[in-house]
Amino acid sequence: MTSAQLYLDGVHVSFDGFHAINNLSMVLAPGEMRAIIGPNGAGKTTMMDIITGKTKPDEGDVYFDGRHDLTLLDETEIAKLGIGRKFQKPTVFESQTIQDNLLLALNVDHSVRGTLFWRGSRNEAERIDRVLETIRLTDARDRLAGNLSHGQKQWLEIGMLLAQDPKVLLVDEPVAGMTDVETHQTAELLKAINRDNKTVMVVEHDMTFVRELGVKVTCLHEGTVLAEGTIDDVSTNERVVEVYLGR
Ligand SMILES: Nc1ncnc2c1ncn2[C@@H]1O[C@H](COP(=O)(O)OP(=O)(O)OP(=O)(O)O)[C@@H](O)[C@H]1O
Repeated sequence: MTSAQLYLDGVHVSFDGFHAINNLSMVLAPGEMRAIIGPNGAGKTTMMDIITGKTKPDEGDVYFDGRHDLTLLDETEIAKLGIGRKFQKPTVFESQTIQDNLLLALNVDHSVRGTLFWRGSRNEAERIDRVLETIRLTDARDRLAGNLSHGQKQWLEIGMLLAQDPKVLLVDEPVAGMTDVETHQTAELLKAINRDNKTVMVVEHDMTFVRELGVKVTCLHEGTVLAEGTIDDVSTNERVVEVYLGR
């Protein structure tokens, strides 16, 4: 546990008697990227809700960096520890430029108005330049976010997470609705972020994308781990084929 970045052990959550998470245990090492797959209702979103403090487990251990008991912290405290989450739908500020979206993300404690009139310190400007480069939107920095394609909005939102320099990124279905080219570019983007020493947990149904990530895969089913291993191990696992892939 002490060497794990994220450590879940024997976690249970029920909603009105329904066991959404059922003895779930999983360990992510620092700097690891993990893909999470599984049928609808498997508990993928609920697991992210537990890690980010939105949902509290009824039982079980959830630790970050081997020493922070996440079950005792609220969502803001967990975000401040360095766990960032990207939801499925992009929620960028459409009427602001890409650069200002990143500035806003960098200064979450400032008011929107205060941030827009403030041009940022050199350090912060450099960080924004780096993020723009990573998400490949440097040339579009002065464009309004509302004019970006769906894929670019998703990248901008990933950039908004990166601006806060998290240790862990939780990413929910990033390529839903993307073109094949955008899907490929998103795999490249997440790999680059992971190479930059960030731990990444990505939930995704698109198996071509998951294969392209080339990382360990965990398949959830009925709130627990059904299979874990390489994409080849997991995608040929009889139970995984039965409950998920073969449908
Ligand atoms: N707040 C809630 N109240 C009641 N039931 C809930 C609540 N949140 C989740 N559930 C139930 O828990 C189960 C797990 O849901 P969850 O959204 O975590 O699954 P998922 O794997 O993310 O599915 P999907 O792939 O459809 O996003 C589902 O049966 C869902 O209906």
